[in-house]
Amino acid sequence: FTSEKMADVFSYESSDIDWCEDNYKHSEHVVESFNTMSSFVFFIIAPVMLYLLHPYAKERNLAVHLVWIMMIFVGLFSAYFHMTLSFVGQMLDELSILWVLAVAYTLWFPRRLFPPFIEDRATFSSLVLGVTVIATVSSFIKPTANAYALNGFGLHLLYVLAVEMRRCTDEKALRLAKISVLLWVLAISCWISDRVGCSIWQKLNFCYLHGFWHILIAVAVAYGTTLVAYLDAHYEIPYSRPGLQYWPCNEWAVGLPHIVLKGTTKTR
Ligand SMILES: CCCCCCCC/C=C\CCCCCCCC(=O)N[C@@H](CO)[C@H](O)/C=C/CCCCCCCCCCCCC
Ligand SMILES: [Ca+2]
Ligand SMILES: [Zn+2]
Repeated sequence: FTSEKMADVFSYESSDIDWCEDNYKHSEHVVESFNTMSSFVFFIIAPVMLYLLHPYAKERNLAVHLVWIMMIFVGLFSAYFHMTLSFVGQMLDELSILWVLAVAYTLWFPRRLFPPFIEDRATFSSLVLGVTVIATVSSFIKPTANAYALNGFGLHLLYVLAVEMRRCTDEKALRLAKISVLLWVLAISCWISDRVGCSIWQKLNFCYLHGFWHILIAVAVAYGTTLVAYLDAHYEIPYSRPGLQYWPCNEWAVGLPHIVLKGTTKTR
């Protein structure tokens, strides 16, 4: 009996969620092929970001790399989820996002905005860990609500960013923030539209919005992590004199943003 149940959660379409894209259009083994393929964008961006953030990570804390290493798993689980639409795929996809968010919070949440009863980052990290463990356990109670809860955490992140940017006068950082938020707005519009407007998209014969969300959110997170890392470098390692540049075209500020450290050594 239990082993039957075990097999169930792995089986194709055992998840309650089914995205707008037509199922089994190109293969009987892949439920949603465009959604599966577009999940691989995380594999392309993650190694580039690990490389671009390395000088900052080395100076600040190598744990920074956890974010983009875990994003590789987000991509992997996302591809598995859209390939099978299985319950296990859904949970792996959602829980991996939850844990990346948790790591991002512990690393980068601005000290200034810690709740009053918290004195240092270590205590703050335990608080985030506690909340994340509770969220992980609760995610099994009503799995259909998980994705919305995650977007709620995403909104809180945006709120924190807005509070941070209000006292920022650095033109380059402000520009980066505007582009990140714009990308996020585009991404979330695709996600919501795929969820609630599917009948319209089916009439238009265009059911690929969730796949576009994958691509847009991956780029938004690349911009967002660079911005947050840049602000964090100002507060936590000011002697490194952080600057922002774009690769491949710095003059026009086009491409992937990254941090350059103009003065690296602590002593001196
Ligand atoms: C202020 C920026 C700080 C940077 C830290 C960012 C940490 C982001 C962590 C994870 C985001 C990855 C989201 C990828 C999802 C791809 C998989 C997917 O499509 N899953 C869906 C099912 O297929 C699932 O329904 C998705 C649920 C929604 C997840 C919402 C995540 C919120 C992300 C917030 C990103 C902020 C970007 C900030 C730019 C200003
Ligand atoms: Ca579908
Ligand atoms: Zn997805």
